[in-house]
Amino acid sequence: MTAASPAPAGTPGPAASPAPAPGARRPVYTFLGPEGTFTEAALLKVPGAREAERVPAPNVNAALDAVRAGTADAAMVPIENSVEGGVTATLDAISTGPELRIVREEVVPITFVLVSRPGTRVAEVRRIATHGHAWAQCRGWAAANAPDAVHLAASSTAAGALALLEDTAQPGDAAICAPIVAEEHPELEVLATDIGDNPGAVTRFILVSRPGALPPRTGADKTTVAVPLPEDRPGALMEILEQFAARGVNLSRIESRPTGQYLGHYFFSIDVDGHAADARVADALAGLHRVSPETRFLGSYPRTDGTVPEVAAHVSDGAFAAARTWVERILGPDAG
Ligand SMILES: O=C(O)C(=O)Cc1ccccc1
Repeated sequence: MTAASPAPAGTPGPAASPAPAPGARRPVYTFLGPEGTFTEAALLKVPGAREAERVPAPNVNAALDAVRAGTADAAMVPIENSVEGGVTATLDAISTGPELRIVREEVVPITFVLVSRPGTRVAEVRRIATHGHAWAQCRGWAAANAPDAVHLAASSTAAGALALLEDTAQPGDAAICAPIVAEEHPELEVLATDIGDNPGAVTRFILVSRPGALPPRTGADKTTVAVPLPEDRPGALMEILEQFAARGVNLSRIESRPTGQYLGHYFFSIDVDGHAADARVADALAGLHRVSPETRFLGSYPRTDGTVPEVAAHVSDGAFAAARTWVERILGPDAG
């Protein structure tokens, strides 16, 4: 891993060209590190990422700031988990500050192992270092098998595991991480495998780059927005939701987050089925901008599951085009 130099202005983002042309600069991807995180596993699923320069970041903010500063072309970060829900560090960081765009998503199945320095027994474990989302998925197992253990927050699963190899580690320390970390570090002993409480748990990750050309519409797309709730307006949330409902746009995720400005000020982080190039989604985005002018468009990108939404005839692209033609005919050629 090397420190990345700023990407030249105007360099096509990784979304635009995952495989660089011969002789072209290799794209630089950063990710929530260190090596061995689930986020790195998500990044390695991106075509071309194995050949690209990959730079681990100590936390989500650092990864996103590297993209903003131009030292990385794109960042892979976790956004939501099927058990624990949204990764608030990511939801907040992409929704504020200089604008970023989601250009791709990856969904990774998650299995956890418990590791320690050799010679520790599970019942002797007193502290378990791991990422908060990993702890949330293993706390039932920990309560049953290591009842005296407390959670020690780590910036990532791999960071928690690698800290066991430092001089600061104490007897009774263990960590929850991905199996690959133990495979790469034989100095760590695996005390238990498959310790997640929810078989089938998955985490969704997003690849984020600077604003540029949108990934093309595939027909199976997702669009993400951050919508501040207009203040002191009864029914404001209903007005926001109406923009989608009236245009037959399905929501696949909605979470409220504090803006951080003052108590009681919220924005909604929302994923919808469809691409900004779909007439019904474009029309809903325009409606959102009217209702909440600080609405932030965070990207349209292909869905990993390839699910194509059913679109009712009255909200198809053709229906919107016909409606526009009808209105234009009413206004006539001289309408200002
Ligand atoms: O810490 C990691 O390995 C991550 O990539 C973040 C995370 C933590 C727990 C579940 C999924 C992703």
